[in-house]
Amino acid sequence: MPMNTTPLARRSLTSSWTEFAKLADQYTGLQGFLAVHSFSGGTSSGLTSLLIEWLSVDSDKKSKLEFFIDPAPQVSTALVEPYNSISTAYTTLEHFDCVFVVGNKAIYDNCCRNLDIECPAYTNLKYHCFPQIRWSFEC
Ligand SMILES: Nc1nc2c(ncn2[C@@H]2O[C@H](COP(=O)(O)OP(=O)(O)OP(=O)(O)O)[C@@H](O)[C@H]2O)c(=O)[nH]1
Repeated sequence: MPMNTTPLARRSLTSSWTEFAKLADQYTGLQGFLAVHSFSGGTSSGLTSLLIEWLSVDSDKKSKLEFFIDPAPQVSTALVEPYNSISTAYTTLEHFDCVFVVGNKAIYDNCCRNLDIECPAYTNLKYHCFPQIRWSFEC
């Protein structure tokens, strides 16, 4: 674990990791892992980076696929999003085998232009991006 994590973060992440590893151990034919997260939120970028580093040490041979939400100014919530994205990019590119980008700007524009939704909310964006992730695995 990185030196700069606080004792509280260390304790709670270690216990989550233990539960996660126990669950993964129960499957005999486990093929790999799928991470769906935002690239730019503090928790979603930092926590994913940390977990994928642990996962690479623990399950190096299993496939690791990533779907990440690329931030867009239209629906961003924090100024630090570009900074978080750059930090996460280094870790995720190193550890994931295959990365799929879900562009918030593209989904937002699609909602405005093609579906006539004046000011798309997260529910509208979710409705358009999660079925695509699911379908890409069902095909
Ligand atoms: N498409 C889509 N994007 C989302 C949704 N929720 C959040 N986002 C985007 O994800 C990015 C980060 O969102 P946050 O909710 O702040 O992520 P977080 O990991 O909880 O961040 P912290 O609160 O800093 O820990 C922003 O660019 C949001 O626009 C969603 O439901 N759908």
